[in-house]
Amino acid sequence: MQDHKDQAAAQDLECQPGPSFCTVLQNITNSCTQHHKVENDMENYVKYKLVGGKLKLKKGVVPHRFACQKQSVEKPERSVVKTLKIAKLTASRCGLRVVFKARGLMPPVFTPLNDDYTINYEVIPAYADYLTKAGIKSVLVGGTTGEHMSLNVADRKKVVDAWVKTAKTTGLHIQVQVGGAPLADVLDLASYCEKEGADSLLTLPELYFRPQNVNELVSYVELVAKAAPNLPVLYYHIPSMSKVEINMPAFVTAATAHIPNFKGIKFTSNDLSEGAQVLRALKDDQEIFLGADTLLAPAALLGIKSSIGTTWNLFPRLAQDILDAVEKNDVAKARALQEKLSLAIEAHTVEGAWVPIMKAGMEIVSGIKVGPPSLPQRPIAEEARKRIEDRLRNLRIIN
Ligand SMILES: CC(=O)N[C@@H]([C@@H](O)[C@H](O)[C@H](O)CO)[C@@H](O)CC(=O)C(=O)O
Repeated sequence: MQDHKDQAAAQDLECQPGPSFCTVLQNITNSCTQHHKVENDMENYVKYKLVGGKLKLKKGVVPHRFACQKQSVEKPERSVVKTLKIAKLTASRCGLRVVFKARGLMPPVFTPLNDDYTINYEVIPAYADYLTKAGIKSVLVGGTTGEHMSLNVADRKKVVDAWVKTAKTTGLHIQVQVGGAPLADVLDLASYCEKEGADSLLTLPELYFRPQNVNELVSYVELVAKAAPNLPVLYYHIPSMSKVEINMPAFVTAATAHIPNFKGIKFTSNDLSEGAQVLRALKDDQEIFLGADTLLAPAALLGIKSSIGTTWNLFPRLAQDILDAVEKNDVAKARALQEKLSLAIEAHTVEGAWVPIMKAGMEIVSGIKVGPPSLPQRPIAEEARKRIEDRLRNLRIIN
């Protein structure tokens, strides 16, 4: 620190927020590249700029305050607690404290509706208990399965509230998908989720003025991430619906470099080769969630062990058994279980569109009343529901 003399105990450093300016040093002390000219500090220049690594303050300089900042009249308090608080505040401004721990199976929950298409909030606590008892630790609210693209913002917020409330007793990690609306609403939803206690966010891309390249997509996700800077934010790659077909390994690399709270992607694609490339591009604190239920076993063999799939609502234990078999290198078992799951899915898909058939299947398998799909989608006919039930019985999935 040659430009600034050691002044006093560490203060609330007033640096521009952002990872390019602030650096956490030795875990609890702070520096600022606006003030700290690393080129004038040969030891740090070699370690940080040339070799790569953490900046270390020179001996006797810790903690300190920069000369260009306001002087405090009172003698600064020199307590460890205060120093830690300052480090936390500064790190949070820099986005360095955002941690994302959700892993494994994350069912994208249905939005339960009454027969008149109003939202059936009363069912949500029992739904959360059902998933928790099946070993589920996290859920996605507002995804394709949750049909939030068909709901208004006020209803979306109320559904978020209901799920966040269940987390108080279940401990579920609540991830919320905030995309699929005009940007102003997406940003409003993102900051609402942060304020109301959601645990992480997922966002679709802009769906009308679609991004044409990696930079445009990064800049959209960055806007969402800035609206909820303390939450982990993931990108929802689902080209079959969004029609945004941008190379995901390139996007992940650029997003990681530009967005401090960017923590991974939901990868709804059958292209496991691209998925494996994404996995390689991610850092340890980021995750890829597969969104292709019939490929759970092969994806897990490639190292993609987390997944957001509609059918984890219906068959959470079967899906977990597949992941466990892969973990134990029991390939034959993983394959047999994947076959069973795929047949159970096909028992539905012959009867119509994804969400209507899966809502019917959810009621058959779990007894949770998720009701009809949101308009403009329509429920399947009673005879189709009966056929699904018969097929699941023949597969011995239900009694
Ligand atoms: C379009 C769609 O609903 N995709 C499903 C998958 O579960 C997919 O339907 C399934 O893998 C087809 O086998 C998930 O990706 C759902 C999902 O993540 C979501 O509801 O947001």
